[in-house]
Amino acid sequence: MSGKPLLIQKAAQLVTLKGSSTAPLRGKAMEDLHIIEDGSVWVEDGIIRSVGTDAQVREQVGSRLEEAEVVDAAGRLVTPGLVDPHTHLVFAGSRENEFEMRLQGATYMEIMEAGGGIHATTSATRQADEEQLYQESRRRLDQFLRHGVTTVEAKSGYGLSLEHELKQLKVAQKLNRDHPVNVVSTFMGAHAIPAAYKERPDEFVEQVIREMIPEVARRKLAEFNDVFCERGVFTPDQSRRILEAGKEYGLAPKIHADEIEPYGGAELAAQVGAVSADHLLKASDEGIRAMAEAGVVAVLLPGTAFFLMAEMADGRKMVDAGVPVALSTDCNPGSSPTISLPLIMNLGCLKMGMTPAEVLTATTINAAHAIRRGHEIGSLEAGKKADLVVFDVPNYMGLQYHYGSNHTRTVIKDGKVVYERD
Ligand SMILES: N=CN[C@@H](CCC(=O)O)C(=O)O
Ligand SMILES: [Zn+2]
Repeated sequence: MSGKPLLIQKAAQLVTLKGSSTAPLRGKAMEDLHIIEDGSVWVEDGIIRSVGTDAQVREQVGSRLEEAEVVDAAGRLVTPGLVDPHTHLVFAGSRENEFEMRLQGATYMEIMEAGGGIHATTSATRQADEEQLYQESRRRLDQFLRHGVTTVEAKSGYGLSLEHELKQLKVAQKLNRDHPVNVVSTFMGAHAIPAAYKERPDEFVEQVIREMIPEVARRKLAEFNDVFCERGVFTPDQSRRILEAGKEYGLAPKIHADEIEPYGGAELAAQVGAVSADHLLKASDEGIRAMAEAGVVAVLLPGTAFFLMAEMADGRKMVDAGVPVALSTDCNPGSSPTISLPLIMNLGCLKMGMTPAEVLTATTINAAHAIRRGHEIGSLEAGKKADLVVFDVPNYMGLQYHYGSNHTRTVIKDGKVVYERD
């Protein structure tokens, strides 16, 4: 890549999160944003070359400034591009009807057990061809970008057969190639037991292990392997087998854990060395301790608890227990139909007791570590990808204080301005 260098200048606050590339931040360190006031970033070939005060960076680049494109942050907040580490981006259709049913008293699991929920989206996704899936998902990705997100993780799991899981993963791969937002793929064939296997779930587990995982790995269509470990879906024992099988094929484990009831998911995450355990509304104290010890990132999804009208995961407790915490939309058509990571941050503060600094760490560097990208994104340091956002607020607290708004003004991806609000 070549082209003009880029200078982002005059940030009232430049949130660098310096020094966090090798491991996610925990405890008190989650509040240390390493802010530079009156900050600038110098970018060449899509990579950050220099970070400092306006005066420092200008002095370093000298006359090269004349050839540069300039983004004037003019007294605004500049942060690393936001990272969403848990989405179900690629799916067809929507489930407004279930939302109405839940408001009338039906539960998420009742709807799923009656053939709706994940099964409904699986039918719609199986019926959709690649082009339709691509277009529907691309529109969502555009929205992510407009909210300051420069990387998303995307799970399969609405195919539930080799053919349709591959279709979803191919769409995610194509989006990653075509769209400015990077898409990191996770295989989630174990998202639900398909209706046809209801009475013989172990046969489906074998299919995931023997057919799907090897083929997904052979085609290099995913980096992670995820399981919905929950009563009525996959047991801890089945989940362990699936995650261990993935490891043999180079797919790093992730897990949907302890969402509806305590089920040993957090403990299992620690035992299998999962990169992240996600949801955790009902995680046990023992499980939280085990995750802290094993360094498993807790990916918390306050939008899901909000939308399911459930009690939030205890983000405050997890941060204080030394678990590295990340936040995510969980964007999906059933339990969290939102693309707004800024809203998720608001909920992290207002409903999980996290501070404005912690939620920013949780959606940048810790989110990057939750998808094994901490070495290249999530903080503003020389050598990292130039993924940045200019927000229309003067300081990091403003993002949470003026809640419910999208403050994104300019998004820079790989050193290029890819979105600018009119
Ligand atoms: N809990 C399991 N999977 C998704 C929801 C999927 C759906 O309802 O379509 C989640 O993470 O919330
Ligand atoms: Zn999910």
